[in-house]
Amino acid sequence: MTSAKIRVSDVNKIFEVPGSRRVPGHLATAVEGVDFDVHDGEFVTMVGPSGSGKTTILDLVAGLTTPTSGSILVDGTPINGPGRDRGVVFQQYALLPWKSTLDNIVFALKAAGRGRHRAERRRLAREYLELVGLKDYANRYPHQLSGGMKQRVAIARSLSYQPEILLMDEPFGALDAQTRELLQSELLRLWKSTGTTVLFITHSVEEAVYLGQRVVVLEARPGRVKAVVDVDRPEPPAGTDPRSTPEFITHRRRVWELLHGRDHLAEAPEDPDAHHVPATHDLSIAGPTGDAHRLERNPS
Ligand SMILES: Nc1ncnc2c1ncn2[C@@H]1O[C@H](COP(=O)(O)OP(=O)(O)OP(=O)(O)O)[C@@H](O)[C@H]1O
Repeated sequence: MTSAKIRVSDVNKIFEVPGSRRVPGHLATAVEGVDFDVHDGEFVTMVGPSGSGKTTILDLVAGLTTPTSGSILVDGTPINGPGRDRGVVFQQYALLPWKSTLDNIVFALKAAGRGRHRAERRRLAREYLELVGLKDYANRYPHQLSGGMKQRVAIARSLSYQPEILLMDEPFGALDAQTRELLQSELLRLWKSTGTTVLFITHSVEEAVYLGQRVVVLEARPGRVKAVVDVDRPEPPAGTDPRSTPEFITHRRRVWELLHGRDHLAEAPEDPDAHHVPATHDLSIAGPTGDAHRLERNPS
């Protein structure tokens, strides 16, 4: 039986926006009445237009900020600030530039109280680097690594805390298409082998559907959960592109329609002209990186 590892219930977050001499300050509701669960060991992705509160929600679950009202429970207990049970991976890698790849991980292991002595921490750090395919880069410094490599180090560092939950805020957003696809499948492999519960934020519909077992779709102003889409897709035959299966295309289209406010077209087929989505439309959302789905601020 699955249980809620993370339970977000009726969460509101209102920020105070300070004024200036000319403009009075005001309150800004970032998210309103947000409800969703992430089950133990589940991989949940979250998409939404810019400003819909994705990062706010992730920060709340990480304990970096507190909700104005509502509750966030981890294993049934209200969270009380950040904790080692929750590792966070941001889009920017936040590695220590003066430490080698290996020492960045050693540093994290020490902070987590893992390893009895330096030699053991170095051995563990090498294991984590091997896990993310970087064992030959142990002595490089962050500025000597590509963006994808830096993000692998950041993921290895987060995993070295052995968190039960991994919170990822657009971790692959700055990477090129090929590296992004590679890291997506590596992340799935790591997730399957560690059993970690993952909440992953992205702008990309493609990425959300590829990675998530469920996709939480947000709407903006204020940010609310519009729908939660189950992504039940069979394993494709070996050698087949998992993004080209009919199931994948159906889920991607459903999430795209929800994001673009066309979900009512799919659900209200009375008007045949209104719900017709041309085939070219599907092709336009089929880019491998999902960049085509990136939503602009203030979409009209
Ligand atoms: N510290 C803050 N003070 C005031 N307003 C904030 C603050 N942080 C976020 N907001 C507002 O809350 C709303 C949600 O912001 P958030 O960054 O969570 O959205 P997002 O979906 O992650 O956006 P993006 O996709 O552009 O990163 C926005 O309107 C933003 O301006």
